[in-house]
Order: sequence, then structure tokens, then C-alpha cells
Amino acid sequence: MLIVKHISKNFGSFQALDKVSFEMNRGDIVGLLGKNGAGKTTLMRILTSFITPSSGTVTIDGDDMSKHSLTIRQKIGYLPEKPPLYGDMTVQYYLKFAAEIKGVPKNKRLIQLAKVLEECDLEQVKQKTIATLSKGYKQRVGIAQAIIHEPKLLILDEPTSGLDPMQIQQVLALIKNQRDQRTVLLSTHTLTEIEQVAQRVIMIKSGRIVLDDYLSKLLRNKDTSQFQPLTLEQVFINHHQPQVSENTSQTPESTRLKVSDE
Ligand SMILES: Nc1ncnc2c1ncn2[C@@H]1O[C@H](COP(=O)(O)OP(=O)(O)OP(=O)(O)O)[C@@H](O)[C@H]1O
Repeated sequence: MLIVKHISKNFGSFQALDKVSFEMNRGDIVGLLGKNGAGKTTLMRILTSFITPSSGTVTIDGDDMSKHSLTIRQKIGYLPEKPPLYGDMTVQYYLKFAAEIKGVPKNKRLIQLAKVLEECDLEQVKQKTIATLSKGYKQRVGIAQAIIHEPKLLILDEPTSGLDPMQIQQVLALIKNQRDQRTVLLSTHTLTEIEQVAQRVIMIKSGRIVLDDYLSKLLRNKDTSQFQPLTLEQVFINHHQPQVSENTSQTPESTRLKVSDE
């Protein structure tokens, strides 16, 4: 469904992404992890064709992004870190407007509006102006605008950031429900959230993929003396700890450790 091949992105002399490659199949929910500045947003902005890569290709359903950018945009729904909401519009006015600019045919806009109002549980606030909503509702409006045109690929950049625990659970449930309808790529710093909704994790470090695997495999504890299963947090820390290796030139009285900068 989505094929990302050798994507690199340079900002001047700084390389934000370095030959990133992965594939996603229909119905996959994949968690994108990485420390601040690892390159997650840059990758998501390339996948949504907001910025172009310096090299490499993105193909969605067989269409090359560089050649069919307009067709591809219609197949993608995007919730950026800061959703593009207009505070003075009512929820339903804004969503009708979103449907129009995303190319939903006129005769289908009301049907799509009703669908996302129900799916995102926004019916009771549809007449309210967006500025008066709680952060949780605003985020659900952000997701509603991202799916109103029935995209095949949904990209969510830190969708639960700043929400309270109840609101987080509501947004996670909404994301989980997308599974039957579309492929989802989401980034978050809260690893337990990835454990709840995703089946697979892609970890980026300094612009490179350092891990791409299924959670069921990652969280299996290979050390059979440990009864506790691994957590994603442990996996994350293992990949971000400075590498410690025994120095071969150790003296008898002391064992020196060599810590690499990476
Ligand atoms: N337009 C730009 N010009 C120059 N450098 C940029 C630009 N956009 C991003 N960068 C740099 O690229 C690197 C990756 O940034 P990016 O926003 O993709 O990271 P991130 O993983 O999303 O981080 P966070 O978790 O903090 O959102 C950072 O060092 C950032 O400063």
C-alpha cells in the first residue's frame, strides 16, 4: 500500500533523514518512535507531500508521489502536531469546509459529515464554535477533518499530546477503530499508547531507521529467567543507550569501559 524507498532529506548541510525505507500494508497500524529531533515529523511531512525529499521515492497504491502528488494527497489524511483548526467556525461548518477543500463531491459531503460526527463522537458539539471546545474535542475535530475524505492512509503526528487520561483513551479508541478502513502511521512519545494500538513499531534515530518490527516479537523476553515481559520503554532505552563495550586493552587492576558517542 505504502512503499518508502531510500528517502533522504537535507536542510542545507544538515541531514534530517538518511535513506529511510519501509513498507506498510493495508490495515497496518504502525507506531513511529524516536527522540525529539529524530526526524519523525520530517518523514510525516514528506509522506503527506507537504515537503519533498532530497532523494528517494514514495509510492502509494502504485502511484509515485513525485508524479501524482494531487491524486496521492486525496488518499492521505493528516493530523499535524498542531491541527489546522479555525477557532471561530462551528464544528460542522469547519468539517463541511474541510470536505469541500479535500475534494469530497457536493452530493456526498453531508453523508461524510454525518459519518465523521458519529465516528469521532462529535454530534453533541457540532453547533459549538471550535475555540470553545476542550482540547480532547479539538483533537477529535482534527481527526475528523483528516478522515472526512475517506483516505487510505492516515498519518497522525502526536495525536494525544496534551490530553488528559480520559481524552487519551477516547482518541486511542478512535485510532484503533480506523484499522478496518485504513492504514495508520502515528507518532507519539508515550510508548504505552503504541503498545495499545499498534502492531508494529518503526524507530528512528538521527534520521535513520534503527528498528522495524512487530510488537509481538519485540516484547517477547528472550531471557527465560525473567518472568516479566519486556516493555516498549525498555526496548526504546536499549536502542538509545550509549553503547558500552569492554575495552580490550584492559589492565589487570581495572576494567576500562569504552563508551561510544553514538
Ligand atoms: N525546515 C527545517 N530547516 C532546518 N532544519 C529542520 C527543518 N525541519 C526540521 N529540521 C531539523 O531536522 C531534525 C528533525 O526534525 P523533526 O521535526 O523531523 O524531528 P521529530 O522527530 O519530529 O522531533 P519532535 O519529536 O521534537 O517533534 C531536527 O534536528 C530539526 O531541527
